[in-house]
Amino acid sequence: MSAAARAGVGAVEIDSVVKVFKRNRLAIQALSETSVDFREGEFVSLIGPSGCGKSTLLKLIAGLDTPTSGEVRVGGNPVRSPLRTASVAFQKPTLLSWRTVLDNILLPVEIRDGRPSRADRAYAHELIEMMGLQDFASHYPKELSGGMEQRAAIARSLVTRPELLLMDEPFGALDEFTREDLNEELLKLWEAEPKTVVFVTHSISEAVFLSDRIMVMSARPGRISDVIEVDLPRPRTPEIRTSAEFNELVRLGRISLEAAKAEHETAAHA
Ligand SMILES: Nc1ncnc2c1ncn2[C@@H]1O[C@H](COP(=O)(O)OP(=O)(O)OP(=O)(O)O)[C@@H](O)[C@H]1O
Repeated sequence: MSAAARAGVGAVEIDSVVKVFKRNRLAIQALSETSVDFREGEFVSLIGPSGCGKSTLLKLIAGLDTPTSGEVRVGGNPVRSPLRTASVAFQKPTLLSWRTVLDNILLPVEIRDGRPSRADRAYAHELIEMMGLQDFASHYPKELSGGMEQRAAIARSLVTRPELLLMDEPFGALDEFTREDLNEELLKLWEAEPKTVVFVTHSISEAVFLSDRIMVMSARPGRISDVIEVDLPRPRTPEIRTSAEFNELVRLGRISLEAAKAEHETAAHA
């Protein structure tokens, strides 16, 4: 059996990874030695204080940067260049202003294959429908609200059916109601076609609502300081946010995040 088949194509292994950025003579250690595995098809959130290395970890997984030491493996294979099987969604939707919603969504397919097939176009329309953008497929980005732009960007990140979806605070710039709506839509899409998702957020309640596990990172140099298992039943509906179990997990997340920050403050004063 190949390494990929053993690990599952979307499984992520972070093996003793350290990341140090060097600028002029200054060295900034973003990640201290970090080892963690994400299972295939799992929804994992990363939370932690600002600057603790969440985006850095995401970029290392995507192959957009390389570790200073250690190794990242996806599907059992070492990541040495940008992963073709992964898709990355950022906080800014970065749609191309001169392309319609449909053509923006199809762009990754064009980059991959040159020309979208009939099946690709059908899938893009399906995603547009699932994202509630059916009346806007031929509109341009400037005609959309912020939430609609982000919906289009999520559809774009899914159109190639990636094994691994890496999301860096995709809903961070949206108001709370739009964010909650998009959380629900993202879960529906993930439940319809499960894939490994690594989701960076500053919102503990968003992490609880979405995730199977929440990785809490300590302040820079970051490492995984705590793992919270979210054993809430799926499919999750908006009502779950008012349950005692949900709110207990949010409370635990807060305590863990405070502990992660305090750990750094203690170290800084030692
Ligand atoms: N290309 C780079 N060159 C130099 N330093 C960098 C680079 N990228 C990140 N860093 C530094 O590494 C540390 C971790 O940054 P990173 O963006 O991963 O943190 P983060 O946890 O995602 O932060 P935030 O929550 O504020 O978005 C920071 O101190 C940052 O300044």
